[in-house]
Amino acid sequence: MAQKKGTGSTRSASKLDSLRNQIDRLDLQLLKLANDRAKLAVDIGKIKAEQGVEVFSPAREDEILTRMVEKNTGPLDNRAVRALFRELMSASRSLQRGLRVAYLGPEYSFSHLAALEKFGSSVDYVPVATIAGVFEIVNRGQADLGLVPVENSTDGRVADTLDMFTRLPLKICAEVSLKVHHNLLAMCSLADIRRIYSKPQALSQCRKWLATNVPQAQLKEVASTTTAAQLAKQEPHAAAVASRQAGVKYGLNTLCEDIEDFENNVTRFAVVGHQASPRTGKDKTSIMFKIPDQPGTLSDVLAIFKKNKINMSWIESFPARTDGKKNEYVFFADLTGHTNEIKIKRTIEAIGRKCENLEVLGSFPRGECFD
Ligand SMILES: O=C(O)C(=O)C[C@]1(C(=O)O)C=C[C@@H](O)C=C1
Repeated sequence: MAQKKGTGSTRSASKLDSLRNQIDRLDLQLLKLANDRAKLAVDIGKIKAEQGVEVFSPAREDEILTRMVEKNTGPLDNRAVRALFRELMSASRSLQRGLRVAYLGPEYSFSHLAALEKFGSSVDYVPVATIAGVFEIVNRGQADLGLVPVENSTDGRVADTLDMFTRLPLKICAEVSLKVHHNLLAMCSLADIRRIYSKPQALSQCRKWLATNVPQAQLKEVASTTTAAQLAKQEPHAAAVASRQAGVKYGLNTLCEDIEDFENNVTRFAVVGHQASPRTGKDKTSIMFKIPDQPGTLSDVLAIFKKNKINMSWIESFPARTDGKKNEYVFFADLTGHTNEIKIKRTIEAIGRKCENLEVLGSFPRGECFD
C-alpha cells in the first residue's frame, strides 16, 4: 500500500510540539522554584543584615556548587551545572545587596572573565586600569571586593599583586583559576600581519608560537589585551593576542586559536577585601612573612612546616621595601588548611616566632580551575 504523503513529517511535528509543551511546563516549574529559592535568599539577607554578616559567602557557594556537581547525573555536564547554580546564587546575592566587584580591566580582560566565573552576571563590575588601583578602590570601600591575578603557570608570580599586599591591609577570601587561552585576532590574513599587540604577559606566554608562525611581525606591548584588540581593529596590518571574547566584542577574525606555548596555561586570581571565609574542609591559607637577614632562618621556617606535616602549595619571595641598602625579602606561602584548625594555628604561631613579622592574608576554599 502506498504511504500517505506527509504522514512522517506530521508525526515528527506533533512529537516536536509535545516535547516543547513538556519543556514549557518544566520551565514554569523551574521559574517557580528559582523564585522560591530567591525568597529564601532574601530572608537570609535580612538575617545577615541584622547580624552584620557579609552578603558574599564563598564557603557556602563552594559547598553548594560542589554538592550539585557531585549529584549531577547528566546529560548536563558539570560546567553547565556550575554555570546554572552560579547564576542562581549571583541573582540571589543581588537581592540581598548589590555587590560591587573591582577587577583588573578593561572589560574582556582575563581578570574580567575570571570575575564572571566567580561571581556570575548579577554583580556591579568595576574595571580598574591597574592592580594597585583595584586594591586602593577596595581599601577605600568604593568596591566590596576586588579580583587580581596572583600567579601564572608559565610566567610565575604577579609582582604588582604581591607588592600591594605589603602596602594595604586587604585579605584574601576566595580564589579562582582560569585556563588562559590566547588567540590571534586580526582583520587581515596571517601573511599580511606586520605588528602584533598584546600585554607583556600574553606575548610572553605565546612567544614560541609567534616566532614560528608570524616571524615577520613586530611585537608591541600595550596595557591590556583589550587595548590590543581595539588597535588591531583600527590598523590594517595589525593583529592582537587576546581572548576569544575580546575578538567577538571588537568584531575581529580569529585567525588561530589557543596559541599559548604551554597547553596548561593557568592563571590563579585572588578575591581580596575585608572579609574572612569560614572553614569548608578543603581550604588554603595564605601567609606573608619577613625573616631576619641571618643564615638559616628560611630553613628554620621550612622545618616548622615539615615538623607539623603542613603541605605548602606555593612559596614566592619578593624584595622588601627597606632603606634600599639591605637585601631583604618578604615571603608569600600558601598552606593546605584553615587558620581555625589547631594544627595550622600552631604552625603559624611557631613560624611567627622566627619572623620579623608575619601576616595571615586569609583562609579560603581552594579554588576551581575553569577552562
Ligand atoms: O547561604 C547564604 O549565605 C546565602 O546568602 C544564600 C546564597 C545562595 O543563593 O544560595 C547567596 C549568596 C551567598 O554568597 C551564598 C549563598
